[in-house]
Amino acid sequence: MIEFQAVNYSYQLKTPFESRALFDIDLKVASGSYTAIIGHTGSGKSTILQQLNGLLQPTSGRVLVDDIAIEHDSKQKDIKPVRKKVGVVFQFPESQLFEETVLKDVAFGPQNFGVSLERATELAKEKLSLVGLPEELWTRSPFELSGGQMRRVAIAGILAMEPEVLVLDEPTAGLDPKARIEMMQLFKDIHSKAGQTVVLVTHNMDDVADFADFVYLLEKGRIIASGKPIEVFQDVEFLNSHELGVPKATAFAHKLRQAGIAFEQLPITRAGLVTALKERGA
Ligand SMILES: Nc1ncnc2c1ncn2[C@@H]1O[C@H](COP(=O)(O)OP(=O)(O)OP(=O)(O)O)[C@@H](O)[C@H]1O
Repeated sequence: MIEFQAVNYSYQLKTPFESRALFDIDLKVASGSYTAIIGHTGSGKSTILQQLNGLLQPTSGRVLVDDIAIEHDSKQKDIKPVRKKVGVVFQFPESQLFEETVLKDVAFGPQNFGVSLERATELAKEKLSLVGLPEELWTRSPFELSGGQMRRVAIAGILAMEPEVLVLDEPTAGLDPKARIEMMQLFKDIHSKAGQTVVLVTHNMDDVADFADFVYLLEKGRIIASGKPIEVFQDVEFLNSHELGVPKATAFAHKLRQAGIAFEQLPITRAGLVTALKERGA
């Protein structure tokens, strides 16, 4: 569905401030997958994310979104359909709320893509229910809501555009632990029940282990590892040497292994750890 083919990207190209952010990125987001992208600050995650929906165009190489190719010289009018296909929830999306009421805010996006007011309102109601925002809040100003509720409104606004791919940039940043768990559960439900393709940009290895089915590890603009989380997280030394770390369950099992307890495969989730220990009769 989305494919990066040898994508390079430089900011401020051909100026004295030119800086290369991506180096020969090959990446795929399969339809129906839950793909994670991890990396430190400055590794290029935001740059990739903005290429996923055509906000930035590759300096060289190309991004394919279904049959639409985005290259350095692609025209804006050819890229526009990509914005509808790939919905991006940027960090702290609540900062972009602006309408008088919650309902109007969520209905704004689809109308912008030519959907009638009536249908856009219908979609807004559907998505506000989906994100679990109580109906009595729909006619309030979004600015009267709590931070967590505002974020749900912003996410409903992206979902109302019915994107084929939902891209989430650190979606739980700044939330308290309870709201964090609820938010991750929401994306899990949208993915598993509605078959929504999800791309999660995160620093959190536990979220990758718990939710993603494929992961790309980024360092200084290059992909240094990729695969299924259960495979990628086996190489604890490699991940530690790149200061990326591993899920808590994996770190714990790795310590046990160093203490002489054999694991055929290191578990990556708490449930996996419990199963592995039970199997050993621990
Ligand atoms: N507008 C810009 N102009 C010049 N260089 C930039 C610009 N935006 C990002 N960069 C540089 O590109 C590289 C990749 O940055 P990017 O923001 O994509 O990383 P990131 O992994 O998303 O970081 P973070 O986790 O902080 O969001 C960094 O070296 C950064 O300094």
